[in-house]
Amino acid sequence: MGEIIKGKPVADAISEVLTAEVNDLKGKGITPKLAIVRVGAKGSDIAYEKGALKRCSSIGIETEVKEYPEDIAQDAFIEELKKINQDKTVNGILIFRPFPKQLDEEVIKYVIAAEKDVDCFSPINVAKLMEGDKTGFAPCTPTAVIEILKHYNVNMKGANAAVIGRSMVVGKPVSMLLLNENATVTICHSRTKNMPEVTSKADILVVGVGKAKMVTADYVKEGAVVIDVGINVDEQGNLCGDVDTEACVGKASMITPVPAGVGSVTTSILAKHVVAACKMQNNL
Ligand SMILES: NC(=O)C1=CN([C@@H]2O[C@H](COP(=O)(O)OP(=O)(O)OC[C@H]3O[C@@H](n4cnc5c(N)ncnc54)[C@H](OP(=O)(O)O)[C@@H]3O)[C@@H](O)[C@H]2O)C=CC1
Ligand SMILES: Nc1nc(=O)c2c([nH]1)NC[C@@H]1CN(c3ccc(C(=O)N[C@@H](CCC(=O)O)C(=O)O)cc3)C=[N+]21
Repeated sequence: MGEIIKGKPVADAISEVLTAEVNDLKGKGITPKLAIVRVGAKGSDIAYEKGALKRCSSIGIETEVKEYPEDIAQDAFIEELKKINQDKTVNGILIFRPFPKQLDEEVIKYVIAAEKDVDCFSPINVAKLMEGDKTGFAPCTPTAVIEILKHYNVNMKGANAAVIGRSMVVGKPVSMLLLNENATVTICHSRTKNMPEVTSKADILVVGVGKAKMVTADYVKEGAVVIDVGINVDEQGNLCGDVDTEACVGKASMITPVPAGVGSVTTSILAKHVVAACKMQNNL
């Protein structure tokens, strides 16, 4: 029987270090601050926002939510974003995506200041991720996956890793981070043939597809480590992942649950990035 590996111990360990760091900064008269930029009021944005606000406040990071109407014009939105870029009290900016259709992500991603871009929206940070340049910010959720693997002492070097999903939020960046850790990475997506055959060769399986309980035991190698990034709502209205946890826990050696898995670590990585941005901006 595999072990259910929870996110909370990982999140708590990160938070403890950050709380001490923020106290130090406050002693120097510096308080890190995160600005959250939300257009409209989508349920999944609000869920992330609530978790982020709670996490930041417990660590001592200041927050400000910038909420804009669902129908804000692109020019007006860009003006607002430029103001936040210039606001010296703000160290980190998180912008919820995807946007409503009148806002063009391909234009706006060039506006956010790279040094405040704590969730890898700017092409500068995307490039740094590709290059393995650690001065940039990788996106929070993929970074949370790596932190969980490290926390539970999972060997990535030389391991066969399979990732299901290739979005810029989860699949592609987590694949790059696994590669940076010297794993041999296979990326699966909607056109992949015989997916269970591919994924059942992996020592580490990371799943971010957005399809409730899609991954069943036949996708999983005996003894593999399974990281479930999905956040879905099932027929009963409960949160569930992209992996059928009950069906896979017998075959995996370790498996993350949903809720209380990757999602709970994401917010502490966000906080970590805000503190790092604050230190860099203060030349510390
Ligand atoms: N824990 C957290 O903090 C976070 C969790 N999430 C969750 O992660 C999941 C993925 O999110 P995101 O990446 O944004 O989703 P997207 O919808 O942007 O991407 C889904 C990816 O999965 C692939 N895919 C879809 N269906 C299949 C299928 N049947 N077989 C194989 N591949 C498939 C798609 O392939 P193709 O490219 O070919 O279309 C695509 O690459 C969601 O459940 C989301 O809620 C997201 C962000 C944060
Ligand atoms: N730029 C950007 N980056 C994102 O990562 C991003 C985004 N935009 N837009 C919205 C989606 C959705 N998303 C969620 C994250 C956590 C919970 C969540 O429920 N978190 C709980 C824990 C859930 C659990 O325990 O697994 C919490 O933080 O307390 C929900 C949704 C991130 N997203």
